[in-house]
Amino acid sequence: MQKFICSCPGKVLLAGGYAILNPNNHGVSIAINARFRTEKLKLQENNQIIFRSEQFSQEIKYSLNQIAKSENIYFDAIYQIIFQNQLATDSWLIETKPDSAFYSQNQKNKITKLGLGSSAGLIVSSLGQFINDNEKLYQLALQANLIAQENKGSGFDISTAIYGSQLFSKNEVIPLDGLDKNYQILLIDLKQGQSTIKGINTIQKCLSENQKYYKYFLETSEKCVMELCYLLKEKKLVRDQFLKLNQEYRSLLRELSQLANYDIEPKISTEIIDFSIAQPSVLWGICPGAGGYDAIALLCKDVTEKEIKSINEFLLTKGYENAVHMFYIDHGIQRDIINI
Ligand SMILES: Nc1ncnc2c1ncn2[C@@H]1O[C@H](COP(=O)(O)OP(=O)(O)OP(=O)(O)O)[C@@H](O)[C@H]1O
Ligand SMILES: C[C@@](O)(CCOP(=O)(O)O)CC(=O)O
Repeated sequence: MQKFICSCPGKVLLAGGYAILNPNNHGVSIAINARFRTEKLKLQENNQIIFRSEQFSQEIKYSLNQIAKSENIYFDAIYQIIFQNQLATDSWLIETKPDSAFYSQNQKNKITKLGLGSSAGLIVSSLGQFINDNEKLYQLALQANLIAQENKGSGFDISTAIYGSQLFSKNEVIPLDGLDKNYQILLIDLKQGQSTIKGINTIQKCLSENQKYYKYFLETSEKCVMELCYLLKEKKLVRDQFLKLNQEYRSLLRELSQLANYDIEPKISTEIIDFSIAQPSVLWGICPGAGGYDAIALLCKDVTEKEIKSINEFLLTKGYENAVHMFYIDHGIQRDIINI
C-alpha cells in the first residue's frame, strides 16, 4: 500500500501588503520552513473523499456525486474544485499534518493562527495530491481560495505555497531563487491573529475614497518592494540600506493605518520592531499580515542566540513569554510517495 505526501511552505510577506491586491503591484513573499503536509490514503469504500484534521477535531465525508457544505469552508471549497474538475475517481482519505508552527494557543486555550498561511497550505497540499502540473494547480487553488474567502485576497499565499520565495504580483510570479542561506526569519507570536478579510475590506474602502492617496500608496509601496528585492539579492551585506528602507516602508504603512483607522502596525508592534531592529543581525521588521496582530516578522542574517535571548527578554517585559520562533527559507511544493 502507498501513502502520498504533499507538503508546502508557509509564507511571510516582507513588503507589498494591500498594494498587491492591485494586479500591477508586487510584493516580496518569503517561503519558510513551517510546512503544511497532507497525507493521502486509498479507501476501500466506494465514491467518497474524507478529510480528517486532528488539529481542528474534524472528519468530513463528501460523496463523489455531489458538492456539500460542512463546518469547514476550506474543505468544502477544496472538494468543490475536486468535484467540478473530476479530479478524483477512486475514494481517498486526506489527512492534514501541518507543522505545529502554523498555530499557537492563546490564554483561553483557543487555537489561533500566526498568519503563516495555513489555509493556503491546506488548499495547495490537498489539491496538489490530485494535480501534478503546478500551473494548473495554481489556477485551481486560486479558485478554491476565492470560494472560501468571499472572493478576497491576492493569492500570494497560494503562489508562495507552490513556487516558494518570490516577487509576487497577480500578473506574474518571479521566483527569488538562490537567496543567501544565512537569512533567517524570526516570528514574534502575539497570540491573537487578525482577520485578513476584515483588513482588506477596511483598507480598500479607505483607499477607494482617497484616490490621490491611493495612487501615492501604490507608487511608494512598489518603489520600496523593488528596492527590497534588490537588497535581498545583493551579495555584500548592506544593513544600513535595509534599515533606511524599512523605516520608509513602515512609515507608509503607519500612515495608511492612521488614514483608515485600522491597526496595520499597532503601537505595541512598533515598540517591538524598534527594539528588535537595533540588534546587529536584524535587517527588516514588519507586521506582515493584513493586520498587526498576526506574528511580527524579522528578517535577519546570521542571527545569534544572544540576540534572540535579548528580544525574548524585552518581550517578557511586555507580557509575551518565549514568543520568538526561528525559521529558514524553504522551497515550494513537494510530493512524495511512501510504501507502507
Ligand atoms: N489543520 C487544519 N485543518 C483544518 N482546517 C484548517 C487547518 N489549518 C487551517 N485550516 C482552515 O483555515 C482557516 C485559517 O485560515 P486563515 O486564512 O484565517 O489563516 P492563515 O491562512 O493561517 O493565515 P493568513 O490568512 O493570515 O495567512 C481555519 O479557520 C480553518 O478553516
Ligand atoms: C493584506 C494582504 O495584501 C496581505 C496580507 O495577507 P495575510 O493576512 O498574510 O493573509 C492580503 C492579500 O494580499 O491577500
